[in-house]
Amino acid sequence: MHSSFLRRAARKAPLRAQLSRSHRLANSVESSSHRHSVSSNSFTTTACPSISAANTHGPLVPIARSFSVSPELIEDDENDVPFDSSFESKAEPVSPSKPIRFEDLDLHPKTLKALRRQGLHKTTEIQEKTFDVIVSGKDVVGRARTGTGKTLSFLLPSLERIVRQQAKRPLPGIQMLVLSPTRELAAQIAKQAETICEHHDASITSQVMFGGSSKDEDIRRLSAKSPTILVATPGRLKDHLAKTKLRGGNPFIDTLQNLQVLVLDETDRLLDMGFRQDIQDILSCLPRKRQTLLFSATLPLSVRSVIDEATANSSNGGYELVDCIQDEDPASHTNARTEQRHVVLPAHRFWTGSMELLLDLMEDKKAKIMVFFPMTSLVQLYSNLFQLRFGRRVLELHGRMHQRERSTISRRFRNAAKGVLFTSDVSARGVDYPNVTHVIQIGAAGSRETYIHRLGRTGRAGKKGQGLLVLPEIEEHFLQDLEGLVLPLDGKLQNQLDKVMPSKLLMDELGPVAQDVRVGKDRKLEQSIKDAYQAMVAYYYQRLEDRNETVDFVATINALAQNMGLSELPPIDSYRARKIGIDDIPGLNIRDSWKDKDWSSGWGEEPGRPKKPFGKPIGDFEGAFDRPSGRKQHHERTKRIWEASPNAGRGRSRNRDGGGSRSSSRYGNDRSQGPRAGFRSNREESEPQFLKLGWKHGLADPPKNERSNTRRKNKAFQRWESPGMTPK
Ligand SMILES: Nc1ncnc2c1ncn2[C@@H]1O[C@H](COP(=O)(O)OP(=O)(O)OP(=O)(O)O)[C@@H](O)[C@H]1O
Repeated sequence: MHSSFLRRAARKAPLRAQLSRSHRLANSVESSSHRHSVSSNSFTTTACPSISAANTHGPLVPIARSFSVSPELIEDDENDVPFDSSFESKAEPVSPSKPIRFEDLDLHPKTLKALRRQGLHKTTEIQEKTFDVIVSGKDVVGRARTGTGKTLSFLLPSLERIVRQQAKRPLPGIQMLVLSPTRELAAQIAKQAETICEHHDASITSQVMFGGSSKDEDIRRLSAKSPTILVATPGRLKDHLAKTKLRGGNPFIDTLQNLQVLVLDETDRLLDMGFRQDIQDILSCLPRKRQTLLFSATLPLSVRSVIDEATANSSNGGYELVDCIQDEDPASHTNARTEQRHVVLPAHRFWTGSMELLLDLMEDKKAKIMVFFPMTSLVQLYSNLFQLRFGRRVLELHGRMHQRERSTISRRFRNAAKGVLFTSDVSARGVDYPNVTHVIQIGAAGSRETYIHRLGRTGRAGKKGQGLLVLPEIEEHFLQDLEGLVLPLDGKLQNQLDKVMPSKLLMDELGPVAQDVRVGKDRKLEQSIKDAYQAMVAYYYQRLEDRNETVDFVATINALAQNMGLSELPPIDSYRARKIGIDDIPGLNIRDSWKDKDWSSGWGEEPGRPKKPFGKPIGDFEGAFDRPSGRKQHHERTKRIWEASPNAGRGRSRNRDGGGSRSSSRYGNDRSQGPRAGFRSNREESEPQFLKLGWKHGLADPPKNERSNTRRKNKAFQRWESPGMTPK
C-alpha cells in the first residue's frame, strides 16, 4: 500500500495551514487544481541506447597492494583546485551514446561560455536526452548511473527556461528550487549552479541553505535579494517556510509563489520514509503549477509506484521517463569502468582483516580512497586508531561533526589529489570528489541502492575506479541483494585474509595499541572501542533480525574486544538488553548495572568515581528503545509506519518482556518500504533508527568533548599535510 503522498500533501497542507493567516497567496494556491493526471501506463519513455554490460576488466589482480591506481587517475596538483576544473578535456565520454556538443543545444551564449570555461564541451547521455524535454516544460523522471552528470542535466535546461521566461516577462522571487538529502550535496549543487550562472547578469543568482549553518545568514541573504535558484535540504527549508519573515515583514513562503521548477535530486532518498513527511509539507507550500524534475541513479520499484500514484490525474500529460539504465541488465546499474570485487572475512578476522587490508591499501601513496563504514561509531574508532595510533593520514567525515568542520573536511578531500577519507553514509550519495580511485565498503550497505551510490563515488565522469566490498561472514547474504552486479570474489586477497594470523605489518602496529588498552593507558581509545562494540551488537542484532537470519554474530563482534586488548567484554546493561531483545543471546556480557555501583554513599556511584547526584543511569543503549520522553513518540511513529507499510499485519512481534524473538519479523528485502525504513529519522545517514537515539547513536549532537576530539584529529591531518611535518 503506497500512499499517494504528493496528493495527500496537497490536501493536508500542514505548513500552509500554520501560515495561512499571514500568507496572502494561500487561497489562490489552495484552489488551483493538481496538475498531474496520467497513470504509469501512459508515461512516455525516452529509452536510452543500450549500455554495454560486458565486464570489460581483465583478470583480477588480487592482493590489496595490487589494488593500485592507474597513473591517469592521479592529479599532480594538490593545491586548491576550483570546483570541477578536474574534468576538462581529460574526461572521456561518460556514456556510450553519441554525445552532442553543448553548442548544438539551444543554450544561452552566457551559459555556453561558463561551460567552456569549465572545460565541458559535449553532453553526457542523460544531459542530451533530457534537455529538450525539460526546456519544453514537461515533468521528467531521470535515471542514469552515478557520476554521469545528472546535476547539469537538470540545471542547464531549467536555467534556459528561466532565462527565456525572464527575458519575456521578469518574475520576482525564487524560480527554481532544488532539494537535496545531504548538506554536502546541497552545497555542491549550489556551487555548480553558481558556476553556470556566473556570466549571466546579476539578476540571476543562486543560494544554498542547509542545517548546521546560520539561519540568520540565510535570512539576511534572502532579504537582500531572492535568489533565482535556491538549493536546500528539506529540514532547513521547512524551518524557513514555517517561521521565517524577511526584512520588511514578508513571509519567506511568498518568495516561492512564482516557482517554475522543482527538483528532487536523489529522489528515492527524498521519497523514502525518513524524508517523506518533510517533502509532503514542503510540497504543500509550493504552487501546483510548476515543473517537477526527479533524478537519481536508483529508482527502486517502491519509489516508482509512489511517483506513479502521485502523478496520476496530472493535467500536464504525465511525466516523461528518461531512463539510461536497463532494469533487465543489472550490470548497467553501476559504472562499467568501475571494477568491483568482494572478500568475505571469517568471524575471527573481521577486525584484523579489515585493518590489515586498509593498512595495505594506504601503502599506495597515490591512491585517493573513500572507506565507508556501516555506523558512525566505527568511523570514529577506525579514525582514532589509524590517525592517532597507526600514524596514518586519514580524514574523518560523519554526521556527528560540526557543520563547519564537515565543510572543511569535505573541501579538503575534494581538493586533495590523494588521501584517505573514513566516512559514514553522509558521503554515500551525490557528492562529487574528483578522482577517487578506490571505494572500500567495510560491512554491508543498508540496501542495494546504498551500495550502488557508495560505489559511485569512484569512476565518475568517465574515469576508472575500483570498488571492494569487505563483508563479514555474518553478512555474506548481502551478496544476494547485489545479484546481477559483476562483483567477483577476489581470490588472492581472500586467501591472504583467510590466514589465521594477521600480517606482520598489522601485528607491529596493533600490538602496542592493544597493550596500552590492556593496561589502561589509552582510555580514549578504550571508550571508542566500547562504543563501537555496543553499537555493533545492537546493529547486527537488529539487521539480522530484520532479514530473519539466524547467524551467530556475537563471535565476530566479541573479537573486537579481544583483538583490541580489552580485559573483558564491554558490559551491556540488562534492562536495556531486555528492551532491545538481546538479553537471551549467549556470549554477551549482560550485567545488572546497579549491582556494579557502590551504593554505600547512597548515590549509587561506581567505586573510585567522583560522587554525583543519583540520576537516571546513562548507558550505552540509552534511548535505544526506552527514552522516557521519546517513548510515546516512538510508539506513535511505529504505529504510523505500520499503517503505511506494505507489510503491515505480517510478522513483527517483539516480545519485549521476554527478549526479542529473532525469527519473528518478515519485512522482505525492501527496507525502504518496511517498518524499519521509518526509523531513519536522522535523514542524512541511512543507519537504522535504533542506532540514532541518543547522541552515541546519532540523533542528538555529540557532547563537546567528542566534537573537539574529531577536530583534533583532523587538525593533526592538516599538520601532517604541511611541508616538513611527518606523522609520529
Ligand atoms: N558533459 C560533461 N562532460 C564531462 N564531465 C561532466 C559533464 N557533465 C558533468 N560532468 C562532470 O561529471 C561529474 C559528475 O557529475 P554529477 O555529480 O552531476 O553526477 P551525477 O550523475 O549526479 O552523480 P551521482 O548519481 O553520484 O549524484 C561532475 O564533476 C561534473 O562536473
